[in-house]
Amino acid sequence: MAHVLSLHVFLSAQTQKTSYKPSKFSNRTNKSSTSISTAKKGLSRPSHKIQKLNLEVSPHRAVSAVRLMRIEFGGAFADLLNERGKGSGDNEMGYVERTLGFRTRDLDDRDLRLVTDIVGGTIRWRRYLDHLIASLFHDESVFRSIEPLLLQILRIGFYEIVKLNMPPYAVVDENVKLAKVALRPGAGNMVNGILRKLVLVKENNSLPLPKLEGDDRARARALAIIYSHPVWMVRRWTKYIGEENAIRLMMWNNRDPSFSLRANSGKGVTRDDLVTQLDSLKVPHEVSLHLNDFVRVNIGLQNVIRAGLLKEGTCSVQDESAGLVVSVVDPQPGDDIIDCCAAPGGKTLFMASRLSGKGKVHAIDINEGRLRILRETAKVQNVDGVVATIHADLRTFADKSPPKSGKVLLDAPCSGLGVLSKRADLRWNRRLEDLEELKNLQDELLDAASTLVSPEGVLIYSTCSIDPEENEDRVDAFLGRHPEFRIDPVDRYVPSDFVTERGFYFSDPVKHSLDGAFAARLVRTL
Ligand SMILES: C[S@@+](CC[C@H](N)C(=O)[O-])C[C@H]1O[C@@H](n2cnc3c(N)ncnc32)[C@H](O)[C@@H]1O
Repeated sequence: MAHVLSLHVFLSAQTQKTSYKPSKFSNRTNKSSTSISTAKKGLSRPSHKIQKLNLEVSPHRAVSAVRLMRIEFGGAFADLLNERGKGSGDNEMGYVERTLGFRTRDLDDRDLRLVTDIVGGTIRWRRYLDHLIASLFHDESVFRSIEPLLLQILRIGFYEIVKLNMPPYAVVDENVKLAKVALRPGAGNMVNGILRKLVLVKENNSLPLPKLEGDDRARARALAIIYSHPVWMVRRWTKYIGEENAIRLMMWNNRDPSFSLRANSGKGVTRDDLVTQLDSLKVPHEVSLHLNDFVRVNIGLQNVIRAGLLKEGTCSVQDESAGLVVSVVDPQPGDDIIDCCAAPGGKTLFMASRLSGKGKVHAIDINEGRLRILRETAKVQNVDGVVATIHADLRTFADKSPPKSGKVLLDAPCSGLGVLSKRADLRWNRRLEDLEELKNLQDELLDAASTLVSPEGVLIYSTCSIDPEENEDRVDAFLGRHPEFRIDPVDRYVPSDFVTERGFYFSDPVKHSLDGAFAARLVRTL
């Protein structure tokens, strides 16, 4: 099997990112900008480039505004962990310079934390903030025609005043300054007028929010503004879990996310070792109640990154909900496991670490770039000896005299509706139509994965979605097409709190304070 699996089927990798070209936002000069040269001996910047340094604009606001532009128009992800993991204060300032025409002073730790909070929060609360902004303009058509950068500056100001409760007049002054320098004096005047109006309505407790009344549609529209989600999501959740639970879910999605770390046993690191390191870095943590290798971290992740614990492979960032999917697979030393949609490798690498150097995880994915990341991480985590990657479309791969395995994991592409608290921008990028396409793909991939399962072997179907149409319904449709499979309840593999009535694994964001995830064990009987 190893021979067949090591054949690489090359297909063109999917590239979805659009490129973001900073546009000119009119007037780029101002009195407070100073020309400096950054070309010092030994610095990596190659050219003697003259840059404008603006010491008046607050760096975190300039960086936040530009990052928001990149996320909304440039295809950048609001994956704050990645952004910051690159330790990229310098990169960020490069974007600021190219977009706004000046640099600010460098970001310190406090600035970096503020950028994370402001960018994540402004994205999550976008619909709510836009409703407030539009309501405070006399004429809504003015709101509709606001230039993109000015809108980001207004959103930042509104978020700081309404959600972060920052001192309002300082917020007004700072954002006015940014609008004047980055755009033009008139833009600053407009920011001044609108933000001052907001301060007044907030002080009078009269923020213009919609009333929760009327028929289902009207209530969904109001909830979508109040809790800042797309209307279609509100309607869907209200249908499946009721209005009260839908509100709880939206409140969860709007919270700052927490992260879990997995001690890399592949490198001989135990959870106790990791806990000792976190203690010495003064990062508050709690050990996981569900998984032996995991530790939860709510704040201080930046310290972990800066100390190099991820880079050197001591630990990885992995949500416990994903770790529990691996528990459902139940990897044992000596197993030959096929991971059908493996990249970037979160589950592959955890499974590999469970093999204790014996056996193999065959990691298939259609995206070569993501597979490369998987290979590099496997080396860092010292599990590359038990991981083999295969670049292929699973459907084509499975068509050609497929190898068989006793454990096949299909962690399918899905809507990601279970991870909206971590992926702040995802709610705005998903459309209802995407679900239909994804469901078809999930069915095709399930059919393909099933051909890789040996008799008595098990197929584990998982998603990071909380939507029944991507979860239970896909399993039911599959069982309808494949009577040779039956459900194997997961109660032997995960704590009972995560086991549904039908024997599936389900982590509920609100109930378990984890990302949402689903997994089913399906045993081949013939
Ligand atoms: C949910 S992600 C997998 C996450 C991964 N299991 C982990 O834990 O890090 C889904 C993956 O499916 C891959 N994929 C999508 N369509 C595919 C196909 N037809 N064949 C193989 N892989 C595919 C995507 O490239 C993506 O990496």
